[in-house]
Amino acid sequence: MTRVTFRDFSVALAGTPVIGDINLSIEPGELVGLIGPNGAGKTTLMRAALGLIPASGHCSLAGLDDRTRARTVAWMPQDRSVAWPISVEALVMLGRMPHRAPGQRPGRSDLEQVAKAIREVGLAGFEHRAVTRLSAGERTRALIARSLAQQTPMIMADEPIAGLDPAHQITTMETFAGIAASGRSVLVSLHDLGLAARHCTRLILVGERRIVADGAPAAVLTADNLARIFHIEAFLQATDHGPVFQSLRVLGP
Ligand SMILES: Nc1ncnc2c1ncn2[C@@H]1O[C@H](COP(=O)(O)OP(=O)(O)OP(=O)(O)O)[C@@H](O)[C@H]1O
Repeated sequence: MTRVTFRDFSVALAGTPVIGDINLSIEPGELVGLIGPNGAGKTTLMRAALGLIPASGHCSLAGLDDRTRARTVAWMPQDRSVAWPISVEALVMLGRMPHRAPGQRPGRSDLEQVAKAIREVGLAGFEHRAVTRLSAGERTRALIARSLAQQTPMIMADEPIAGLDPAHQITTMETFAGIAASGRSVLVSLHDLGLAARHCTRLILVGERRIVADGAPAAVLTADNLARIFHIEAFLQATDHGPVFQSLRVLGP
């Protein structure tokens, strides 16, 4: 299993510092929610962690060669566009590529993993449908399935539940929680603080070009952090049904 470490990690875009001073590790078994307002640097941090954009300092993923990285971490970017009208099954099968030699045909275990991932995202029956003929939410679920089929020690997903209906948001978070419970790790950026509080084992709050808070959801979603970083007042309470979060109002300057 894989522990991901960051040491003095900083990213600048077009010469402007976006996020810096990152010193943390993500451990096997964690479902980590990366939260913060629009433009806080969540996407930038994840892309830099994967070595897709330059950064200074150390991240244990960034130096891996492409094949090793693809066997270590499944990456689901925020951009959901798929250029070619390939089938759902073919798209999800792309997640199995890092596990086969170049030119090798998919084996039984590849087919099983693909079928399982398609079932997990509720797309059974859509296997032969062109991805370009799916709804936006269905396409998102097909891309989640590709990440699941990759069967990596870690999944990193940029707003994977954005645009999903409530049932599929919950099942996706439950799937990620199950992956974490099995000793793998998941890092997801998300704006739904209620689902973040409910399902994530840990939240990392970014703002002010740095990590503002890192810990258990209740310790991160404090009234002070919500006011300072998100400019909102919210209600958060532990209940018999788990934590319940509701944004209440925007705070003035
Ligand atoms: N190619 C680029 N060149 C310069 N600045 C950029 C570039 N891409 C993004 N930025 C800026 O970097 C900052 C961080 O952007 P990023 O996409 O990482 O934010 P985010 O937290 O993922 O936001 P969101 O919640 O809106 O997805 C923003 O201020 C954005 O305007």
